[in-house]
Amino acid sequence: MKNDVYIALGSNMGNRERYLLDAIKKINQHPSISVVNISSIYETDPIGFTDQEQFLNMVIHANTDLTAFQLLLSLQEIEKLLDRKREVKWGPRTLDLDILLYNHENIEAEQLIVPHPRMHERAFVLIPLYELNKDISIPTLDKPISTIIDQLQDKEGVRIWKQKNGVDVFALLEN
Ligand SMILES: Nc1ncnc2c1ncn2[C@@H]1O[C@H](COP(=O)(O)OP(=O)(O)OP(=O)(O)O)[C@@H](O)[C@H]1O
Ligand SMILES: Nc1nc2c(c(=O)[nH]1)N=C(CO)CN2
Repeated sequence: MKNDVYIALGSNMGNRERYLLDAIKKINQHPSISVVNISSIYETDPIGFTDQEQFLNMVIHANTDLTAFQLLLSLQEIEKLLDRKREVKWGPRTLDLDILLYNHENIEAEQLIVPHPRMHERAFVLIPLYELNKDISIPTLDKPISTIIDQLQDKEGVRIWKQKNGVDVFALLEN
């Protein structure tokens, strides 16, 4: 599968870990998407709309034969299957799936912007992304990811919650 993508996952309603793991399973079951690696799971203070429960956040690395737009539609289907309703902007959700990076492409369409336009200001995205790839370059940014993370105010709000065991990427997905 020829395209290299990073996807951010977040949940702050119901069984948060179950939603994240079910989402990864469903992503990997798609015939045109293959999950390559997953980060640890982090518990994070809510950003934006702050009067809501803590989030669990993580990032996955995948390969796909889908275009970025097809990938967005597939991820939205999975959000729907996992109880996602669109209500309050930046409010509570069972599952949020965002495309962070699609190869090194810059995409600016009405329904899809890649790199994700708010990723560079979100420690809950950059810290798990850095865990997966310390040398990753973000097309719209001229600084190394480590420098951007160092400068973020909200990084204390991101705490490791379940460390990835490092051996088997899919061990977390077995139950
Ligand atoms: N890179 C991207 N990944 C996912 N959705 C995107 C992206 N760029 C634009 N969108 C659009 O954003 C719309 C709103 O998404 P959503 O409701 O998940 O926003 P949000 O999660 O509340 O906010 P945020 O985008 O700040 O995380 C989607 O319908 C989608 O068309
Ligand atoms: N900590 C945290 N805060 C958020 C998150 C999220 O995933 N984690 N998602 C939001 C809407 O996309 C708004 N605020």
